[in-house]
Amino acid sequence: MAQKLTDRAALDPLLANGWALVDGRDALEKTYTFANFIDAFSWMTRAAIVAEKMNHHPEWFNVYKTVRVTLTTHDVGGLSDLDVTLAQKMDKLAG
Ligand SMILES: C[C@H](O)[C@H](O)[C@H]1CNC2=NC(N)=NC(=O)C2=N1
Repeated sequence: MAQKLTDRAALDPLLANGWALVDGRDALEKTYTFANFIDAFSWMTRAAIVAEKMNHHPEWFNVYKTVRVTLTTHDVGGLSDLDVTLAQKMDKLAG
């Protein structure tokens, strides 16, 4: 079971790398922009496999070459260490 994030400093590197806290909700958001739809969907496929392995799933919205991702942990009603880990892995996959 995930634990609510108590060490909020763990968010700082993400906030410096395009992630932002969502207004009115304990969640992180980032919009990735790729070169084209194939690159965006390829990244989503790779991110989906990572998410499934973690049993931790993003909320996301794709339009053409952009993907807007929202991360939060529904089981704890807010951010957990799993969101930080998934955000890091998504950034790494995006290169
Ligand atoms: C039953 C299952 O393990 C849970 O519903 C998992 C699945 N994926 C999840 N993903 C996210 N983002 N938050 C959760 O709380 C969550 N819980």
